[in-house]
Amino acid sequence: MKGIFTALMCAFDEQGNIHEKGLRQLVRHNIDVSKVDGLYVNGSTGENFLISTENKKRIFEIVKDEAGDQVKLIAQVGSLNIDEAVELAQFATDLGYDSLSAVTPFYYKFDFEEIKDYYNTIINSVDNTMIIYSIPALTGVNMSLEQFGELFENEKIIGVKFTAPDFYLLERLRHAYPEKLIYSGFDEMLLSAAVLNVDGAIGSTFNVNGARARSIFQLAQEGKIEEARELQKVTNDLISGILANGLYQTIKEMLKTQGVEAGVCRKPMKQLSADKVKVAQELAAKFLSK
Ligand SMILES: CC(=O)N[C@H](C=O)[C@@H](O)[C@H](O)[C@H](O)CO
Ligand SMILES: CC(=O)C(=O)O
Repeated sequence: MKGIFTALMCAFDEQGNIHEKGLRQLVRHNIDVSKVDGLYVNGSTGENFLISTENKKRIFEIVKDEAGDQVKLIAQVGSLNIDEAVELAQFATDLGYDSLSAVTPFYYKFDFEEIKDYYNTIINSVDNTMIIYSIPALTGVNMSLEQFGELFENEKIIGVKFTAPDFYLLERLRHAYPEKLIYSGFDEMLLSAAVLNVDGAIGSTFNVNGARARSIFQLAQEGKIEEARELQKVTNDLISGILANGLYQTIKEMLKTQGVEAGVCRKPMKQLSADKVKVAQELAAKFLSK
């Protein structure tokens, strides 16, 4: 379960329905072209919080059907509706997903006891493992070293997807829980996290930049920091361009230049203007090989 995991996008058509052919192409592109180690399905990047339970299940099915056992698969099942989270956890487990993940419950200001109960409720309902998805900038949930430790007491909770710029906490976690899996979540900080010996990374930009991300991670593990830094610089020139133009929309437009029918983002996300589509195409021409 170590290495580079793409936070998989989902292709949607103009009506907001799943574009199955495009989703299958996305899976193939990540496996065959970017050669990533795994896919993180129905995360933020998959627009998970914008879609129905039925669509979430359909995406889990299509991705498993297309990927088979070629790469590791993590199913993000977190939801404010805990019954939905449990239902999805069972569904993905039955399909053969290698692990589950759940975002910390957000919007209401849940206290730690409630967060702990949420994780234990989901994971104790299925025969699978769980990776905590911590992304404080979007959820408002900041957990301490001790609180991560309390969650990790459940042996089925095997790791965390750490999407935060707090390298002090990351180092403390790495040191305190050497046996747990820690995945870096901010692609623009991949090298810095790799230097702290994380086990892998899960990111949205790997949909287009997976090969470079793999190299950064591998070079860092080999101690070739100078080379890794050069690649992180190129990567961050790309990511700066993507973030300035609209994160998920721009990645989808870039994928289209690679022959992947990535579709559009679902409302309330907006569609790119013609000018921005052009910017995305220019980024692809500059940073992606044909
Ligand atoms: C909210 C979101 O998409 N986060 C991703 C992973 O956690 C990242 O891969 C970022 O998209 C990426 O690092 C760009 O900031
Ligand atoms: C990692 C990320 O972007 C996701 O949750 O999909």
